[in-house]
Amino acid sequence: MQDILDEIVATIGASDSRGQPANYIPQLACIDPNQFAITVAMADGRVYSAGHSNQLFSIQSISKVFTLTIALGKLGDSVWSKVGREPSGDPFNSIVQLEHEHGKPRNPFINAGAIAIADAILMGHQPKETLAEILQFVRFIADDDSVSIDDKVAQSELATGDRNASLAHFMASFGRLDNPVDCVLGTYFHHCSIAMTTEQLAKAGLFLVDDGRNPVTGARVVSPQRARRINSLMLMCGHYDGSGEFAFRVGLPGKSGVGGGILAIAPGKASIGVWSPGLDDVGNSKLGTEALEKLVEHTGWSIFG
Ligand SMILES: NC(=O)CC[C@H](N)C(=O)O
Repeated sequence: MQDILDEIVATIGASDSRGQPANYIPQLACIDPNQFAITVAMADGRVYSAGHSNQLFSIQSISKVFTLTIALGKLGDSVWSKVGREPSGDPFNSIVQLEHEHGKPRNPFINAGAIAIADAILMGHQPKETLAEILQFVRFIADDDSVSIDDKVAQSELATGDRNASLAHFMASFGRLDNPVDCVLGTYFHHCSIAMTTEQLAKAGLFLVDDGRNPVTGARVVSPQRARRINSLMLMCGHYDGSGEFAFRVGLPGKSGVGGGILAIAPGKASIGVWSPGLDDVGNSKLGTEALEKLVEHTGWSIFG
């Protein structure tokens, strides 16, 4: 495995066609695009990394896997009265479907859906309390107490978050939010601003590798049925309007973020964190996707055989 990762770093990680870092969040726009990291956390506890795997990056929408997991824990199946579970086929920050579908987002991973999930887990609490709970959960699943929120990124999103504010107000106009829009957005922007390394991220995904239980720590996080369902949502919706392309090329449940990270799950085998800040046209890590494609080619880990 180490040889495979070293080769991926030497070839894909050195590519000069890297895509562009997200430019609508100023704090992300200034990240050096020449960085690349990959970590494979195996179900048996072995961890392999290559590249800048100790560099913290903004996990952005990857955090939506964690907030969905928390929401399912708190609300159970009534989460599905708040968000759907169909691919949107639209960009992550699109507003068009919301009007036709009466303010109910297609799935929990597009921005509107994740804002609805942030509202669901707030349950009348202050954003600070809910964020502490989210952070505690991520630290628990990653088995790492150092995971934190990058406040500069959160402030940068807040300052330029007109589109997300529009989505939230639009949903509120349909009576779909239970908490004040400002509290919901504050929670959303901050959980998107959690900073992690690929190693922390890969470890955090381990519970989705082994039927909802972290195979290394032995901690049960969710039931096997719930883990399967989260993986299915990642496969169908984790890369927005690039989800079909990702399934076609990589064949694993995956969740991307505009910080350039991707968490991918090879059920029964490994959790993979990859990061390269340059994005493709739909906002998914360009080299991250290429690296996963290569990894799956070498390992045969595609869920489609
Ligand atoms: N795709 C993403 O990672 C988007 C998340 C980002 N925080 C936003 O709201 O735009």
